[in-house]
Amino acid sequence: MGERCPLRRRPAPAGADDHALAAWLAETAGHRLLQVREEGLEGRELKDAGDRAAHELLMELLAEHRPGDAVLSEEGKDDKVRLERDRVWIVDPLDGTREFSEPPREDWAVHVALWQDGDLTAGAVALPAVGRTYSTADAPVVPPASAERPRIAVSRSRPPAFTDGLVAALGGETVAMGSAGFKVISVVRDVTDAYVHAGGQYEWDSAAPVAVARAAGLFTSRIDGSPLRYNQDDVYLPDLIVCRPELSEQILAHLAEHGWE
Ligand SMILES: Nc1ncnc2c1ncn2[C@@H]1O[C@H](COP(=O)(O)O)[C@@H](OP(=O)(O)O)[C@H]1O
Ligand SMILES: [Mg+2]
Repeated sequence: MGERCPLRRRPAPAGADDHALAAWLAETAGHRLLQVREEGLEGRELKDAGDRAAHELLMELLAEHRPGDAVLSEEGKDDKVRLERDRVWIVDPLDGTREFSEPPREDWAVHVALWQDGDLTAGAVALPAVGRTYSTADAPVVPPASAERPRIAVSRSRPPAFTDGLVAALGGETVAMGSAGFKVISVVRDVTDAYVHAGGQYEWDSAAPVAVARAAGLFTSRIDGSPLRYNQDDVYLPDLIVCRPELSEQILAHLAEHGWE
């Protein structure tokens, strides 16, 4: 399962493989974000300080530990050299920026994923305010569902309109929260059973969470059932489904019939 965040920043694990490095990077940036949250800033200033501090730290650490690799970050310029590389780190230094700026909310995350030769191969999602990091270094085990009715995680600030119909069809309930990573990990943690999103998102919002979800044995796809593809020229990746495998058929069938616009 996830690792407890230590109180003090831990040094890079010696000779770390990509999985362990992803976990350490996400945890380390999360530690930095907890410090930024203590600096007395509010609102826009806090959001900007968090985005910037986590991005700069991740860029510095990736340049130190994986100097030959390309990086795609939400907060950086998109260097298209990544399209010619076989190793690309896809990072969202602070996912759920809005919730980060509303302490003591816990629903924000740091995402670090590695794309290699066509697909995601490693990933980590740190939930700094919860004190846990979930990663492919130590694939999480999803507990059996603790609820009888499926719980569907949706965006707190922009829940897609189609989710009411989907939830009614499943006989379930919606659970609103911030951050794409926090919502994906809510499925891993058995806080919810599915996360369904459409209407807008980018590769960095889902890459690391999807890598962890796949390692945990969850179902992941685009909302039309097609595969999620990363390190594309256009990094807009507007929709996804992450769910317990036993729910995927019903969710996809409902959406195919009723649409998601
Ligand atoms: N319609 C949309 N268009 C673009 N990005 C979206 C979006 N809906 C959600 N996102 C992004 O997905 C992440 C989770 O959103 P939400 O909390 O609403 O579920 C946020 O990332 P950031 O916080 O990294 O910007 C948010 O910007
Ligand atoms: Mg994001």
